[in-house]
Amino acid sequence: MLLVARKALAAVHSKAIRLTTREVHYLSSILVSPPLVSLDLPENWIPYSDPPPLAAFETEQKTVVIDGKVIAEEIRTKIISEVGKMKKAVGKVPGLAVVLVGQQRDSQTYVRNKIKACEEAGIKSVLAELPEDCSEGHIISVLKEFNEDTSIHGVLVQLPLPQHLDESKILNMVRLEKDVDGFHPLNMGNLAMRGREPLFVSCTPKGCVELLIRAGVEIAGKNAVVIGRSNIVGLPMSLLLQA
Ligand SMILES: Nc1nc2c(c(=O)[nH]1)N[C@@H](CN(C=O)c1ccc(C(=O)N[C@@H](CCC(=O)O)C(=O)O)cc1)CN2
Repeated sequence: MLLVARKALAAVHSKAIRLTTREVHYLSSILVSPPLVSLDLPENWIPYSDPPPLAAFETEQKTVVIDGKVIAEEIRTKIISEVGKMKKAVGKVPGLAVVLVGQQRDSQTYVRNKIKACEEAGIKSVLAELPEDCSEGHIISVLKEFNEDTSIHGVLVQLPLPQHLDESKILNMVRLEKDVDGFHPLNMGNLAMRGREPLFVSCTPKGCVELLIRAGVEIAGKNAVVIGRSNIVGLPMSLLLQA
């Protein structure tokens, strides 16, 4: 992700901004990229405050390497605290279900990291590991269960899927309100349309925008080059940069 962010940063800004530690801390205390609509959180649950004004950081222009690890740590700390507050306030924690089909090493690693991140944040996670040769019907029945489970708020199907499976058909089965990857056509479509807001946006491009904003990069009005046009990164990245 750091590499993608670096590429994006280099592309949108020939010179970037060096922030003081105080400014970085100020920017990092909250999630600053555009908010996503909350789902079934009670009215008294206010996860984040207003984003900080960026104008204050636009004067000094120098090249800077964004430290994604530091920012990620700060966001994780904030999430741990928010989940803790939620548990105390309403006795519930968010729940994520992950569907992993087959034995691809990379996918196993990504999924393991997602589950570990959930554990560290106090988020419930459930992993459905299905065999490489499983049928579409089997995956769909697992997804239907997760769609109905009220303790599960987010469902993701780790990609790529084995070739014999129809990826679009399977991704369409994830309930819109639980589509944390933002791969459902309605979430993608709403991202592409002016004046509409998707419930979720694919995490890698969303993370890149978060890093850019936290680094004080004013995205509006800049020219950007996005290399690649995958549904997971390139396409949503280009749409987010136009927003
Ligand atoms: N259901 C999903 N499947 C897949 C996704 C996804 O977002 N949802 N993305 C990839 C796999 N993946 C996460 O699951 C993932 C892979 C790589 C990166 C990334 O940022 N890579 C950086 C390098 C990061 C580093 O090593 O420091 C890069 O390529 O520059 C993010 C997410 C496919 N499947």
